[in-house]
Amino acid sequence: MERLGTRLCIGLDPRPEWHPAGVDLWDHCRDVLEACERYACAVKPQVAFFEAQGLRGLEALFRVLELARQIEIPVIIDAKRGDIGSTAEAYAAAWMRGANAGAALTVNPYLGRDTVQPFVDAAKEEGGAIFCLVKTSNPGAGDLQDLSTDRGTVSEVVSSWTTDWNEVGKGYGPVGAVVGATRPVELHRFRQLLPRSLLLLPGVGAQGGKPADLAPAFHPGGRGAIVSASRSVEYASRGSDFAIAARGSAKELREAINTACEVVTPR
Ligand SMILES: O=c1ccn([C@@H]2O[C@H](COP(=O)(O)O)[C@@H](O)[C@H]2O)c(=O)[nH]1
Repeated sequence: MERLGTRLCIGLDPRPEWHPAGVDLWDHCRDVLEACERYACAVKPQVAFFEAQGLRGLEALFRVLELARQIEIPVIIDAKRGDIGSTAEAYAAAWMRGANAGAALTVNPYLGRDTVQPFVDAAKEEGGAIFCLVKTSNPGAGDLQDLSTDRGTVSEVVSSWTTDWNEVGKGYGPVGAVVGATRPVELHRFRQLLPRSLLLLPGVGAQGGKPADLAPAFHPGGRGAIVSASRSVEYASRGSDFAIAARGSAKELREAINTACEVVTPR
């Protein structure tokens, strides 16, 4: 974020049916990532879109991880894993330890606090991070996440776990939080509830979130939040100019986010 002056994360959600003829999953991801790398502080492949293509898709995902390593861009693996503890350990082994580890993994905490612990342990042991779903960007997020409990709403309870996992200390801890960019009025509250968490904000562009509304998610100096955009960058064009269009969209978004959090965009 500091080196490139950007808080933008490029999402890779490849849909081969939107590609120009002859451009496969890997070609598309590679060209988009290479075109946008200087405007992005992270890349977020959504595992579902790779899994949907079977072995070919998984191979493309592993190549994305390898390319990201080469060009030194941190990978947030968006797999939203969550299961009973022993299975969560296997998910953590798959995505946070060893050859296919990213810099961070998204985790679904809604099976309970114990099920997140293996991911927290892996993050602390491996020097990685997780982003725990706190308040998601989808229209029905409040069905469960806004329910009241004797300790606040469900999403506020998850926020308090997240803050506990980060413990007391300086700087950001290894447990970040996903808060939808589609919910600007709630950002200030979550920023306060999650003082040591990096916030990952998906939902800009295709889901209607606007960079100009995201200032409350940031700490002074434009710190503490990453804005993720997938379709609006990767498919800024569905024609053969897709990489150039993706670069243009990433550049514009970087600037709009920097303007919102009052940071000067490097030339
Ligand atoms: O609350 C959430 C959590 C994750 N996502 C993921 O982010 C991208 C959004 O894609 P766009 O094309 O920019 O809308 C996608 O991979 C989701 O699974 C989210 O949207 N909201």
